[in-house]
Amino acid sequence: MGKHAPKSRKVKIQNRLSEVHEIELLEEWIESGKPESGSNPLSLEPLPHKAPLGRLPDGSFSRYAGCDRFSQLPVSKKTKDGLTQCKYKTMTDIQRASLPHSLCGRDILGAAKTGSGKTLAFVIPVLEKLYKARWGPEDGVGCIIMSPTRELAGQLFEVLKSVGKHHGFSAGLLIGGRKDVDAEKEHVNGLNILVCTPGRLLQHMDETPNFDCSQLQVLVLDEADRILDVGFKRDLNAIISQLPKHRLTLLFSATQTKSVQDLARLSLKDPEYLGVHEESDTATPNRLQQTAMLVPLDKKFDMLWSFIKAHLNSRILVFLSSCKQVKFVFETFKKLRPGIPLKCLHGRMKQDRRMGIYSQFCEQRSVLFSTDVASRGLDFNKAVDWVVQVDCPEDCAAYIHRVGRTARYLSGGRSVLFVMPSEMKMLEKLEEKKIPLRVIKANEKRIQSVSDLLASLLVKYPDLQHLAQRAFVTYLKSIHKQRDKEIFDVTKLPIDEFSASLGLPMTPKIRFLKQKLKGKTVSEALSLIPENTSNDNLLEFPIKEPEFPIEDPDAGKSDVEEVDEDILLAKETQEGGENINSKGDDMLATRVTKKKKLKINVHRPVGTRVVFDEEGNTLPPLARLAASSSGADSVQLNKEKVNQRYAELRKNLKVADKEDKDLDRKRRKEKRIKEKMKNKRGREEEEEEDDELSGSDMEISRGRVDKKTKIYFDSDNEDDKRRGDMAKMEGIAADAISLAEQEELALKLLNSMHS
Ligand SMILES: Nc1ncnc2c1ncn2[C@@H]1O[C@H](COP(=O)(O)OP(=O)(O)OP(=O)(O)O)[C@@H](O)[C@H]1O
Repeated sequence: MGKHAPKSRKVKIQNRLSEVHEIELLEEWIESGKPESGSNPLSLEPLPHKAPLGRLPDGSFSRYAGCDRFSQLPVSKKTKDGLTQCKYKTMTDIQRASLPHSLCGRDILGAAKTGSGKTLAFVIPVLEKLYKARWGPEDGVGCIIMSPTRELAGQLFEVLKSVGKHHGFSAGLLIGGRKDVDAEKEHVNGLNILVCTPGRLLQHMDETPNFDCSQLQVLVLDEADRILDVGFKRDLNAIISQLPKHRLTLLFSATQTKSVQDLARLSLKDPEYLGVHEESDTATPNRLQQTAMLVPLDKKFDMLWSFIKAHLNSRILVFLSSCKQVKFVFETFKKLRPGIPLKCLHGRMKQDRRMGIYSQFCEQRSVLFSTDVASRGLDFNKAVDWVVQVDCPEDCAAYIHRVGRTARYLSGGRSVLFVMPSEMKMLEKLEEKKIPLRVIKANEKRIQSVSDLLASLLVKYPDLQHLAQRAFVTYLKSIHKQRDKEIFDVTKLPIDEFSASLGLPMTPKIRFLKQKLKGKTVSEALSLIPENTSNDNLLEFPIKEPEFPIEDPDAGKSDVEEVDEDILLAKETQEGGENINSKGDDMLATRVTKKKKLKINVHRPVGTRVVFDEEGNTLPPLARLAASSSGADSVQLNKEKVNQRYAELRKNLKVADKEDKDLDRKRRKEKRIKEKMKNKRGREEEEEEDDELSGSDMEISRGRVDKKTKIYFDSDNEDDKRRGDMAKMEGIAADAISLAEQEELALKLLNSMHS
């Protein structure tokens, strides 16, 4: 890490000898004062500042457990020099608690509030472990530090470089999104410390010839709970399987995992759990002032705009739920010129730009719109004044990390969470987690509406309209995909109002919502729609094939239109549930989804009209006709002629039927191909949207959310099944001639006989 001038051989030998001496001394010092396993050194009195350090005149060593200054720790001069140059003198709580344990080689599970100095709590033991092992260039990879995001990895790398500048280790930053992977492959085998995202590390494990981590001494997971989360599961398991079990493992996070399973996966040996702020009244930094505001979905942009306009001299970090949301707000607000520089950060941006934006935001007052890619670990020079959560975080942990971008170390900060009426449960959950939130009311007089301005922008810039549509869909999708259904319920959202608030003239189609309702009965689907939902919010859903009544008085009536499987759900349903009153033709303009015509299948067995003779016996239609005709006109049917005619007609019918069936098969095939293409397009769009969501909060080159683990709605199967059912019914209907056809046939027959 440090650059040294060429040294003479003699100097080198002397240096080596003094290093060997220092290491021996450090090891004795560490051994002499090991803290009790399971103890928290924070409970010990700090050492007086002027107390002698290291080996004492009586041969014993000064106490290091409980001390509060870096200078009092048994660490190398090189590390101490690095710390001093970075102006680190006094330890933070997590550093005081964990360093005495980690320096003596114990695995650590460290939990402390955001901004409390966890980075140094693992950087120091990493340097010391390799130093004491006299690790050199020829020894290969001695330490891996993993981070869930590229920006955080970059930040950790900077800390490592500055604190470790006097050491001679080689270190490399291995993150996705960089073009120079081939150059990286050439050098990676010579690196001692890898700071990386899981995806890129695994890529090297898979692709770089002779890449070897079998001698690894230290493994660090920063934001450990995130890396152990399902999104990284496959990559992490593959990485762990290639690492030696005997090593020092350090896990840190503000929201630490205690899952035995997770710890077993990492083969942790009796780790020291150091949760230094567990006794604290709050789970968030004390200098952080947190507020929440009730903001309906369709008022969020008005509120955000007004907030920005009211804080033009601040550095504001705004969290939104998807890349498209971020892009939309950034692009539109930029055009509206609020009077403060605007920036955006999300997982689908090029890495160089991401890094550039990150450093620019550290430098000047501005507003940074971001996905959760910026929610964890980032330090932003301790200079964020406000964290604004426009979209609700997925859980309390996400909330803690987001607000933790402000009020870092000793500085103060403020945060505001926009909660929608349907998300009020979130406030209870945050309170349970010891997060002190003050619920405030917005000053109505100061709220400026932007919806109209957005609408005009969308007219002027068609690209923005497309972006608005995607933002709309990805936002709803992000809500739909949230795990906590107590808080996130997409059916409770004022969808049309939201669409209008984005400036959209019409509510875009929402395919996944349609799928959500697929297979539900009418009443189930209706129960999913909130009481106060306007008709305009009604969602399309596929009708279940009705059970046919024995007697259908309306069968064959001309007002029943041609078949289709989908039908628009309206509020009023007729008896039996299958006939939907399509009252709202006037709703068409604002429908969520394209309205399909109400149609029925003329081939379906629509019920048989039952006719009785004078004695109460049932009569087939032909017989009825014949009987009535005979009654009226005294015409006797010639049985032979009738049979002959019947046979002829049957033959003709068979031919016509075959032609019909062929035509129908062809039509069905075309429809299937069309649907397949539509589904494929839909899936591609969905995957893109998933990327937008997942890309929002983690490394995506290899460490992307494992798509295979996602549950997709099996729409093809559903459709196939329904089509199968339809085909079966149509088969039956084709064999049995309908009542109307029978009547027509009989009339023709009678006429032909008279003529
Ligand atoms: N002992 C110390 N003395 C002075 N400043 C410190 C000390 N330790 C850390 N800091 C500073 O505190 C800030 C926060 O540290 P760090 O980023 O390590 O926090 P963290 O606990 O990892 O936060 P997060 O949970 O958000 O990742 C940094 O700017 C860092 O330089």
